[in-house]
Amino acid sequence: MPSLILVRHGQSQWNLENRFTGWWDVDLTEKGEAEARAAGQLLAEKGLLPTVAFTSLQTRAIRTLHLALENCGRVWIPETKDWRLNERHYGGLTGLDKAETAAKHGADQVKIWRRSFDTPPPPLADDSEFALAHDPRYAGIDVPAAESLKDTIARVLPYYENAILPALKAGETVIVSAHGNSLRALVKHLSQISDTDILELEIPTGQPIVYDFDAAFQPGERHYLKDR
Ligand SMILES: O=C(O)[C@@H](CO)OP(=O)(O)O
Repeated sequence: MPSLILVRHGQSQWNLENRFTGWWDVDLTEKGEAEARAAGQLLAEKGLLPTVAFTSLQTRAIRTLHLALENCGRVWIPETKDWRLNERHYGGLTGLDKAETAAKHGADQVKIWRRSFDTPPPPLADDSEFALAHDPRYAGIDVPAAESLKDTIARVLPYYENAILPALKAGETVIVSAHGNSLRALVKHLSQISDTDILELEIPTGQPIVYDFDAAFQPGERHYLKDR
């Protein structure tokens, strides 16, 4: 039966610095690279070898995918990159220090911005140093000014239905290397988590999550590959 493997990228430079990241393109730290390699080694150890891969347009997820695939002998599988798997856009919070922002606006407000279902962060100004409208990778794409989790779901889910699910239906072992909130969007759907409960869901870096699908292509319980 087909399996879906979800991996959040390893620690990024701004995870380490505790800064709001979103669509800003930061690389992995050395620890993040090690986490990605370990994810690949775990796939090899458990004999769960991906046959097709999907990732975002962001370096940290792409490099996590590549390091993981190198470490399970699968660099050769087909891979598709799509902006719909990008991290949720952090709007005007992009680049700010999370602790300083909590000190300024209160921890409760920051939790709402970080984890609520439908409250987007404040929008990013067009002239911000973090604006991406002219980044060639987003040519032809309407880059959002900010996204809530609900907005993120609105682009992740159709991509899942139109690109990822067909691969699962074709019997592939699919790996998706993406981000904390684009994966929260997917897990919310696959594990049928309510709009309220999703507030508490955290996805750890570099830790493969697996869904095995049944004959009707319904996902089973999600589990961490390390626990299997
Ligand atoms: O900064 C971000 O883009 C995300 C993921 O690292 O952070 P958060 O945990 O606030 O969703």
